[in-house]
Amino acid sequence: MAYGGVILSNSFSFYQKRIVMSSRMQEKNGGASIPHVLSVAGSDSGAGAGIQADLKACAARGVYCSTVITSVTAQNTVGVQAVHAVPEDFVAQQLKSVLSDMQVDVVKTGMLPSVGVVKVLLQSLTELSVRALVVDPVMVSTSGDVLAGPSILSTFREELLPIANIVTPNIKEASALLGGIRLETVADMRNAAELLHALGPRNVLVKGGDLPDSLDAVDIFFNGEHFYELRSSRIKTRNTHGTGCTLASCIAAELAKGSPMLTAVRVAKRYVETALEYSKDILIGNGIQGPFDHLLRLKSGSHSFRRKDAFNPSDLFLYAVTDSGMNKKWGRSVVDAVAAAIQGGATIVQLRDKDAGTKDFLETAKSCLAVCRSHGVPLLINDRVDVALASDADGVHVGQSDMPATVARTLLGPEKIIGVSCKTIEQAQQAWIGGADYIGCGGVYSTNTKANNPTIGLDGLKTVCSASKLPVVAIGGINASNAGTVMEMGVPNLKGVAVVSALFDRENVLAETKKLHALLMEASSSSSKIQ
Ligand SMILES: Nc1ncnc2c1ncn2[C@@H]1O[C@H](COP(=O)(O)OP(=O)(O)O)[C@@H](O)[C@H]1O
Ligand SMILES: Cc1ncc(COP(=O)(O)O)c(N)n1
Ligand SMILES: [Mg+2]
Repeated sequence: MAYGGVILSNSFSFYQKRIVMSSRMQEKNGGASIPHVLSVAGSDSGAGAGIQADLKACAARGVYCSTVITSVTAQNTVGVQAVHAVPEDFVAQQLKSVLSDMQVDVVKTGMLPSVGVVKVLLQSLTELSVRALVVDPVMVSTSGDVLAGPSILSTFREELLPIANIVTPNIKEASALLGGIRLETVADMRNAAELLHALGPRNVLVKGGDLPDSLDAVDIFFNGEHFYELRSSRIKTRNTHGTGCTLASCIAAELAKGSPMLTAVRVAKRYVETALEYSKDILIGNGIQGPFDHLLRLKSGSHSFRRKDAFNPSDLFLYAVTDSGMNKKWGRSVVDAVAAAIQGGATIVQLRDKDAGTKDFLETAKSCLAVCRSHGVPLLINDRVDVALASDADGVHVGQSDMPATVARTLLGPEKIIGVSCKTIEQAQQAWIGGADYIGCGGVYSTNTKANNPTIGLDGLKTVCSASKLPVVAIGGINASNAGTVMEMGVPNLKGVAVVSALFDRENVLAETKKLHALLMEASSSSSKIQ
């Protein structure tokens, strides 16, 4: 058969296709090829299912995924609020753009909202050479919303299933494809798999995620000769939105890598089980069916976000540094003061207590951390790396006579934030080499909070900022009367101001923080206009 003909027919074997393709790739560009799945499916705004799940599943399996979007759904963990079908000729346009340029190994279909879209896809498939076609006959979301109506059933049965290498209906979809037969037991699933196979797909997987009264998650695989009852433990979780899309994409990804069909299905099922187990306690959205974590990274309770996500330099904008003496003087706890500062707009908090015993300091750190975490504001500990570690705070701020940044980095690991006080270009350079995330530069103005601390003034600040490879927060005697001047300079790398007395040596922390925040907003917008 000539390359480029109708190659999804049974006459052209899986392995023959592979050989033709790899030689063509070498002819074309001589470079390394990467397994490639094309997903033709609907978009899910909540990103649990559909195209978004397909992209994540392929990424997790190490396979490239291009996407042709058939429909845009307004969807979340509660359900599907609206569906907007992409015009058929635009689906055709997307197919043309991808297929005229890229070598696709496996096509995976999800939501195909109309007969017209199925026909457009069929037309492309006849002109295309791919290793396999994986059909996930998406019809009704788990929330019960219709994604493709019964009008597509006959086109599915008569035209799409006969050219599929595998079709992966859930129980409801298998029933619909078979004219509404009852499907309540594993025996019913076997029967359905056999009947569906008779429609032409080379392999059938009837998924039992929604099988009532089943302790295991049982799927039936049938290849025309043998039945396989694929079982995994049923994970107790609400986060099963998108399991079907993910399973089909993972099968497609494994096929694209060259796996035989049964292996691909087994790997995919194991992957879904692992991802559900990992994600069982994750909380995203308020509905009954949440998404899960394809990349196994978001586990709740663990704060080990990747380092590049841990620190955002814009968090330095309004940096509140506590002082226990001042808060005591005004008759409030440090935790209450921190809560008020955050409410007023503080974007990062540093807990600074030069006198407290270790036990008390740790307790305060833990209480402040709870407040900060609930508002998504990072908490740093002044000087005390041990307290930062013990409380699991977000990082430390160290001075020139404290632990060097490089030692703190070794102790705290790559995830935590480290700030260093610097007055000179050399110190700023050293902080950068030592693995710090930002520098605090000052004292800009003289202050009562630090005795014998020479000031560097606005010129000194400018000099260090211009040479620094790290973001800078200005510190020292900054208050409502001079913060505007500091920020309006618009010097490079200066991200914000750190304040102690201007917030905490005042009666009303909330009002003072609000005032300063408003002032900084105004100053930074006018400095960006000047630049
Ligand atoms: N709670 C669960 N624990 C383990 N596997 C599950 C669970 N729910 C679904 N699965 C598996 O996820 C895959 C998708 O199944 P299913 O939910 O039936 O499809 P769909 O999402 O299309 O309705 C199947 O392999 C199924 O066995
Ligand atoms: C765009 C789109 N495609 C597919 C599904 C099915 O996923 P599920 O059965 O997990 O709701 C969905 N809800 N949305
Ligand atoms: Mg499901």
